[in-house]
Amino acid sequence: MADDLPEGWEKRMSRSAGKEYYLNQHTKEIQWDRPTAPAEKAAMVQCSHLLVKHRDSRRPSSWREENITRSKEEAIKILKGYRDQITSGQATFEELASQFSDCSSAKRGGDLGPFGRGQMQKPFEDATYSMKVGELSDIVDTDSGVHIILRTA
Ligand SMILES: O=C(N[C@H](Cc1nc2ccccc2[nH]1)C(=O)O)c1cc2ccccc2s1
Repeated sequence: MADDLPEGWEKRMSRSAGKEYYLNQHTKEIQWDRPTAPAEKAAMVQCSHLLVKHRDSRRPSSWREENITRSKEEAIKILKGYRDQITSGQATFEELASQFSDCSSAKRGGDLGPFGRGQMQKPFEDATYSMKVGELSDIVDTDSGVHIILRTA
């Protein structure tokens, strides 16, 4: 049918503007102009992270600690301390992630390698895609625990 959109696009209606717009289903980006080509796929990103788990984490156990009982509030306080050490230059992200991250990626200085959309938990993915390369995130909350993220590519 002539109304067909190229692959990967979805037509939406903007109530505030009262007109149609188009959503790229891969990158979640939107545009007013009707697309004439298939939607570009999400770019890959790369980051390192430092995860501090707590007793309400999906899996309250890690290579560091078999049974993690700290509260989420305590985990946030600990993570803020690490973030302050990094921003003040007292320690590097890699040093602290290697020693203290409750993720098995600690062995790689927190590096998770390249990933695309749909691979990591949504709050983590959205935070990483919203950052510039070299940027250090604030505290990001997922079912695994609380994280700080360093975008590396
Ligand atoms: O999910 C992982 N590890 C979990 C903790 C965790 N939960 C996460 C949620 C989002 C991003 C990274 C995360 N790491 C665990 O060890 O309990 C991953 C470990 C590694 C190691 C190397 C590369 C990717 C990954 S993803």
